[in-house]
Amino acid sequence: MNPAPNLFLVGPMGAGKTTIGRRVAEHLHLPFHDLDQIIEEETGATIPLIFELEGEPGFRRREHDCLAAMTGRQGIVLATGGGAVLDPANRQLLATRGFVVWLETSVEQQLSRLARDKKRPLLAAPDRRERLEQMAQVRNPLYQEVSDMIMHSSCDRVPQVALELASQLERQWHRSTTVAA
Ligand SMILES: Nc1ncnc2c1ncn2[C@@H]1O[C@H](COP(=O)(O)OP(=O)(O)O)[C@@H](O)[C@H]1O
Ligand SMILES: O=C(O)C1=C[C@@H](OP(=O)(O)O)[C@@H](O)[C@H](O)C1
Ligand SMILES: [Mg+2]
Repeated sequence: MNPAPNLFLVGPMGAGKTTIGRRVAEHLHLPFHDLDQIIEEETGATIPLIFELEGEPGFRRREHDCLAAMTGRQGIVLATGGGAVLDPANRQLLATRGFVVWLETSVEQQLSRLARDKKRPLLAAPDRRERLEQMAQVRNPLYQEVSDMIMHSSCDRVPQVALELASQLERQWHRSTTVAA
C-alpha cells in the first residue's frame, strides 16, 4: 500500500471523482483540486474548446503537465479526468506520489448520470453505450494497475459514498501509520 499523504481519484466519466472527491476532502480536512478545472483555468478555455482546437493529443499534453505539477504537492485530494491513466508517465506519478482510489461504477450508471452532459467531448458518439463499454475495456486494467483501493459508487448517493470512502481511508491510513511506527 502506498502511504503518501495525497489522495488521487481515478475512474471513468461519471464515477463521481469531482463531486465525491470534493466531499471526501472536506471530511479529511484536505484541500481539494480537480485536474480538469485547473486545466481550464490555466488554459483559459473549456475542455470542449481545447478538444476542438488542439484535439485529444493537445488535451492529453496539458493534462500530463498539470498532473505532474499537482502530484508534486503534499496533502491534497486530486480528482483526475477519466483518461488521465492512459499515459504510462501519469500512472507512474499517481502510483508513486499518493494513495490512489479507483471510483468504480457501471456503464448503466454512467449513461444515466451523464444523459444530459454536453461538456465531455468523448461522449459525443452516436452510440454512447458502445463508446463507454469500449473505453472501459481499455481503461479498467489501467485503473486496476494504478489503484491502491477500489470504491464502488454505483448504488449509493454522493454523500454516503463520500462518507464511506473517507472513513475507509482514515482506517487504512491509521493502520499503516501504526504498523510503520
Ligand atoms: N454515487 C453517485 N450517486 C448519484 N449521482 C452521482 C454519484 N456520483 C456522481 N454522481 C453524479 O454524476 C454526475 C457526474 O459526476 P462527476 O463528479 O462529475 O463525475 P466524474 O468527475 O467522475 O466524471 C454529477 O451530476 C454527480 O452529481
Ligand atoms: O474520460 C476522459 O478521457 C475524459 C474525462 C473527463 O473528466 P471526467 O472523468 O471528470 O468526466 C475530461 O478529463 C475529458 O472530457 C476526458
Ligand atoms: Mg470530473
